[in-house]
Amino acid sequence: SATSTGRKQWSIHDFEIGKPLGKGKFGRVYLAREVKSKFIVALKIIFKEQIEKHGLYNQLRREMEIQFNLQHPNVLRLYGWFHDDQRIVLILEYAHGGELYRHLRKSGSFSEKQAATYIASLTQALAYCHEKHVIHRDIKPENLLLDHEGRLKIADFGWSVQLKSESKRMTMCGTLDYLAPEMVEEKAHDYAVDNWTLGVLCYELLYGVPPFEAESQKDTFRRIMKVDLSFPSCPIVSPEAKDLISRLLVKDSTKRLSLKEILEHPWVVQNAEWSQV
Ligand SMILES: CC(=O)N[C@H]1CCN(c2c(Cl)cnc3[nH]c(-c4cn(C)nc4C)nc23)C1
Repeated sequence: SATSTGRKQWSIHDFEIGKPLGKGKFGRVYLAREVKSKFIVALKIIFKEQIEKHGLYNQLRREMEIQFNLQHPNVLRLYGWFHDDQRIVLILEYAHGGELYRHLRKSGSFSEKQAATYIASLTQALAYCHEKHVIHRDIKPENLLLDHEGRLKIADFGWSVQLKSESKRMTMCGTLDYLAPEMVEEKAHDYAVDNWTLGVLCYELLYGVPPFEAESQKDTFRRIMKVDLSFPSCPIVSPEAKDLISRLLVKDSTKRLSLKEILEHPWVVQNAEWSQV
């Protein structure tokens, strides 16, 4: 039944539920098929008592509003949602290729062309998000999916924020390896955190491990705060790639390359498969 806004009112009966795909932050994600159109989607099923118990209702609402309004080829679509008395269900785009993370673990590290293509896609997606005043803040391989053509999709806006005014946001989030110095210090931060995480991701795509990995959390924090960056001699990585990484992993957030400068960087221009971006 269509609501007054003309948007279709979905219900669980419109879908055949398939295999579990994995766990998102608030609930489980299942492969599903819309009965009439046979369109394949991912359904993220979230239990209301989970959300209420952790007081995450506003965060979930924000995640849904943000993702519903973001429409970009490299951002996983939120097509709609519905709820019953126990559950909230998000109807998400299904990424056939699964998590970038698994492909990275399987191959160890990516070629410079592959890594540059992912970085270019992600940079364009982030530029789009920033235009809409959205900071993702949780860019890590686990939240990046691939579609059937191998095109990158940012998923899971669980920690993203919509900057209402230009005020800065103060909340802890994300795994440690990807935290920017200003987040480690829980200082006010802004869009530039996503630029830092692009540097961390680029390093991990090329070397297979994040740049500030350490035995303990404390040591990881210390390495981040010192920007203790070193490039292993293996695998061989071009000086241009190292140059880009070094211009992103800069402590002073105002000195990091901007998203536009990343897209114009020689390494990205020479290596990204722009057809894939
Ligand atoms: C952070 C997060 O939401 N992680 C995952 C859970 C499944 N989910 C998916 C979402 Cl939200 C969308 N599409 C997906 N495709 C897959 C997937 C495909 N293969 C072959 N293997 C997997 C896994 N997973 C998803 C996102």
